[in-house]
Amino acid sequence: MTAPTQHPRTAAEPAVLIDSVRKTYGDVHALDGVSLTVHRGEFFGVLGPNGAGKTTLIEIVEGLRRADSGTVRVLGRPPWPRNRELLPRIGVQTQASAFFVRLTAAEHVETVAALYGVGRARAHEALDLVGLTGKARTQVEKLSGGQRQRLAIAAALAHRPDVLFLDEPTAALDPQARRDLWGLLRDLKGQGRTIVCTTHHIDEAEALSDRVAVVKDGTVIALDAPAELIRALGAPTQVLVPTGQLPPDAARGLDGADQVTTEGPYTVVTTRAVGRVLAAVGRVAELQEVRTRTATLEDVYLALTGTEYRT
Ligand SMILES: Nc1ncnc2c1ncn2[C@@H]1O[C@H](COP(=O)(O)OP(=O)(O)OP(=O)(O)O)[C@@H](O)[C@H]1O
Repeated sequence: MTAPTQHPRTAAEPAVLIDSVRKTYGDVHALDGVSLTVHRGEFFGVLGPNGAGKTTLIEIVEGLRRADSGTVRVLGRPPWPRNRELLPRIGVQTQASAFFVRLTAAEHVETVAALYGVGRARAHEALDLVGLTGKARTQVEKLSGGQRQRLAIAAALAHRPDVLFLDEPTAALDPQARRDLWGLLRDLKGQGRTIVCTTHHIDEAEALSDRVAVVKDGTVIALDAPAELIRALGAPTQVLVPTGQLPPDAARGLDGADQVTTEGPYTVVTTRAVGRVLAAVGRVAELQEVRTRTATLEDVYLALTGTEYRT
């Protein structure tokens, strides 16, 4: 499949621009002044606890809901009221409930593609891209969960949109199927597509996103590259050494050790001076048996939201 068509008039426009967007449902402030920009070609992750406002935000951007106030532009155009010029340029991953389950995989994508005025050849190209050509003649209801997720992406892609919106694309997939789908999503980004992805899998957001926004109580509480968010957290590093080589009492005397605990067969040294600790550990232990553990985006997420993350 070829890269999305660049439209010269709007090539410099950000993919998505959201400025001071508010939305209430009765007394509930679902969005309380959200502003963010998604750049062209970016993989943008949207994280947040249940009820944070993610779906409301994405549906406003997709043109499915109207904001109470604020400005939204997608590829330079307002998505509301339903913008017919914009529709062919965005792709929305449908949920399983929107499948034509009695059709074959190929017929499903052909049907969705036809709604966009796109022919069979492109539908089959999209099936091929997601690795489902071998299942083209299989009825949708006989596909596995992972195959259905890929089918949903194929249906969203057949008309070659510039911007792709994904909602929990790897929900309920086994680890191998998730990794396979990550590969596909990286390929799509590599072709220049902009991808906006809500997910409850923080490892996924960390692995795939150029930047992530963390939404809580209707506001964006953090927005940056995962590595920057992790750096800003300033979390210590943990150095794990086999207890036989470094007993806890000896570890407490190490230069740079802030805290010492044990975890299974390991002595765990928590430090903000990892270089000094590793140098000291290297004098008493075999370094190839030593592991280090740094903060992840999940640590950042938990620190920011103060919630246990539930999938
Ligand atoms: N149609 C609606 N009518 C009334 N309240 C709504 C409606 N849709 C969402 N809400 C409320 O708005 C807030 C934000 O909901 P939203 O679905 O946008 O959150 P979310 O971050 O997508 O949550 P989840 O992760 O659970 O999908 C919640 O308090 C929710 O109960």
